Amino acid sequence: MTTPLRLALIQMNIEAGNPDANFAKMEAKLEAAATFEPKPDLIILPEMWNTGYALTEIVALADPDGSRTKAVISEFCRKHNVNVLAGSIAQLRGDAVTNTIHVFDRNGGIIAEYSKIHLFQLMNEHLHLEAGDAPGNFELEGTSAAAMICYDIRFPELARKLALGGAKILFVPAEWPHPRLHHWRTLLQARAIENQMYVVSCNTVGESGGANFFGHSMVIDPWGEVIAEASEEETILTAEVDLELVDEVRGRIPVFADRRPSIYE
Ligand SMILES: O=C(O)CCC(=O)C(=O)O
Repeated sequence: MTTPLRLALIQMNIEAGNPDANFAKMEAKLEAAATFEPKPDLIILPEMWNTGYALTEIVALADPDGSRTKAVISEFCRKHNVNVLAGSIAQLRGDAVTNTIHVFDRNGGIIAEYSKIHLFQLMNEHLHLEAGDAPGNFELEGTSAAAMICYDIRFPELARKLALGGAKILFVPAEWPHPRLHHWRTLLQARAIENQMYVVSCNTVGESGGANFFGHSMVIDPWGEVIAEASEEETILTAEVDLELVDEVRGRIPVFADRRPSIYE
């Protein structure tokens, strides 16, 4: 991967239950991000951007095997020579729906797939979605990266597993609503600080399906400093990250060398 890595996070409103409208908006935003100078290396989308939280109709609305998403985003990646972490989509597999991220490389190939492991009972996800069962480590142009989705950030043991699996940058597509901005910020910063890695979170914004989402997508460095943060409007947030900082921070406070897993694992 090139250093620095240029990121573009698409913080968009999602129309719950209207995949056609969401595809049209997502495609327009991707095209807009591709015109930025300097051009992004990786574009990131929020959680469940195709359907929003229309969970009672989710089987009818979900993308069968992700085929529509794969066709549209593969072509976009090839056309613009850019990587895309396609947030997550509601994906139909057989009779079940998963909340799944696909990562596309510059040739439009799918290099990783991750399905949300922890389903959020407060929004009834457990009644309508099937949980994933594999951690989301992947390699992107030579850099070890990982993904989790929204509620997953409340589980530090998953973030630590991803870091132990080599991740230097963690991507977090989300639909995280008001009023828990304090939790969002604190948990994201904590995952960055304790694992000494970049955390890149892309939230949705505005009213959707009866809930209000505050945006505040952010890029946090391995010291826990917020280096870019969006407002509460639709926007495309850009940031450049220097992945060498991860090794520098890990060298300065050797948390990984100082672990005592025989005591607490
Ligand atoms: O954990 C939270 O407070 C929000 C989680 C959430 O909205 C989700 O996972 O979709």
